[in-house]
Amino acid sequence: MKLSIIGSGYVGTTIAACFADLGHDVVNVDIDEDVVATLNAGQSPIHEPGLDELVERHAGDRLRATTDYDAVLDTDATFLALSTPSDDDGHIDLSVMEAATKSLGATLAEKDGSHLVVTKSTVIPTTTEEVIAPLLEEHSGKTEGEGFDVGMNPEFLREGSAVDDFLDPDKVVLGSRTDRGAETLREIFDPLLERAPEAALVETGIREAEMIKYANNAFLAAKISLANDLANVCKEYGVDSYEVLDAIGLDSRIGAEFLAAGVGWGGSCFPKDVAAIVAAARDAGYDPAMLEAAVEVNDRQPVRMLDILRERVDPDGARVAVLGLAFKPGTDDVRNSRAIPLVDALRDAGADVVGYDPVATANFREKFPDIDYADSAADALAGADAALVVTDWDEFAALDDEFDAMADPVVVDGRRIVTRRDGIVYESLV
Ligand SMILES: NC(=O)C1=CN([C@@H]2O[C@H](COP(=O)(O)OP(=O)(O)OC[C@H]3O[C@@H](n4cnc5c(N)ncnc54)[C@H](O)[C@@H]3O)[C@@H](O)[C@H]2O)C=CC1
Ligand SMILES: O=C(O)[C@H]1O[C@H](OP(=O)(O)OP(=O)(O)OC[C@H]2O[C@@H](n3ccc(=O)[nH]c3=O)[C@H](O)[C@@H]2O)[C@H](O)[C@@H](O)[C@@H]1O
Repeated sequence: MKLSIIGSGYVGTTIAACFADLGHDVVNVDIDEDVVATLNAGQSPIHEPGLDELVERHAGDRLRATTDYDAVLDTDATFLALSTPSDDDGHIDLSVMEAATKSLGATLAEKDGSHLVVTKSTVIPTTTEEVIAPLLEEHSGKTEGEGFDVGMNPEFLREGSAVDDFLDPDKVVLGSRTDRGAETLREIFDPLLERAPEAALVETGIREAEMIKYANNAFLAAKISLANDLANVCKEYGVDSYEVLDAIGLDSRIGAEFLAAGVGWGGSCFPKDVAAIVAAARDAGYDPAMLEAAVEVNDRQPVRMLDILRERVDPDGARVAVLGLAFKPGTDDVRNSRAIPLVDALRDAGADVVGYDPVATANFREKFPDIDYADSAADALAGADAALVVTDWDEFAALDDEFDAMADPVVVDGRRIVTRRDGIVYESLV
């Protein structure tokens, strides 16, 4: 089939390259000329394992990019893969989605025959039906269900394993409200379901599809917060939280994944999506107590980490190494990284901070241009009065002699990865 993808960021680029690999003809439409030029040169504008190979393989053939919305006219369906950030009070900010939807609507005015518009972005239930469809109607002059259909297909890929997650999903969720929309969606996803026969197919309504995405992220974030809450209790009683969490994970009703306790969840999605669904629930008159608690526990973990540090070292005037600046290993993304509240609090307390990350230093420097940065964990540790381990990069698990160069070998481990040994004062957050 012929597909157009509006937005070529993490999600748009990944799904475009993967759809091309599945045999579809794909065009990416993005307002960023650099992104478009990079894709057309056969390179991925974002760093994801396996994505460069797919883009290189299909660019100029089944995959191309343009800034011109008219490219949509020659396609059967369009995916909206645009950012949906939080505004200041946690609500979803739809301004980027709305701008792109207006451009798409104006373009579809020229389209002969029907078209399917699929929301790929994470949006609050009712957005596709009550914001996107009306905007498309207004700007195309067509009627939903006649001139075009709308659908919703949430995305569950993770940064760092985006291609594998998309091509080998646990489930594919297709939301629609017309038979024609449902059929076109199935046709688009048939090659994926053939390649990944284990994947469950969930065909549902549009607002259910929208909510499944939030429920998925909120559940995972809350699962980590519950693990952290339990781990904090374990610590009070001198109980090894990892032994406890590993054991409960063996119960198939609980499951072993997303039980890694520590300094908490960050990234571009969990914080914004939990905030958005909490804000939407409150707007509707419901207080989602469990989700609010999940956020509270998450916000507390960095504070607890500093409290543990303070029991050993006064941060005022101390040189503190922060190991790990990315929100998780395998990425240079620092959005909502747990290192951000930690570095803020350390600086407020008068500490002299030195940060190190294998790949995320440049992005972190944009937020904190005034702290020191080291080129290696060893350099960060040399002469430091304390070290905080914030991201679970493998290389931090291998640290050993490097701790001997610290002025005061106090290590507060926020991810339970440092190997305890004689000669260091080891404190685990959980
Ligand atoms: N990043 C992730 O791992 C995941 C993200 N999501 C959701 O997918 C959506 C997209 O997220 P990302 O790909 O991370 O966003 P992103 O910010 O990486 O990419 C958005 C792209 O849209 C382009 N754009 C902005 N305005 C435009 C317009 N008017 N017309 C055409 N292009 C325009 C930008 O230049 C940018 O390349 C969000 O709703 C997010 O919550 C869902 C699952 C995973
Ligand atoms: O909506 C999204 O954008 C995506 O959000 C997450 O993916 P991502 O943010 O890339 O990363 P995760 O691997 O889920 O990690 C999120 C955060 O949780 C933390 N985490 C994860 C697992 C765990 O056991 N403990 C824990 O603290 C990580 O360190 C990280 O800060 C979801 O896992 C994806 O399914 C979803 O599509």
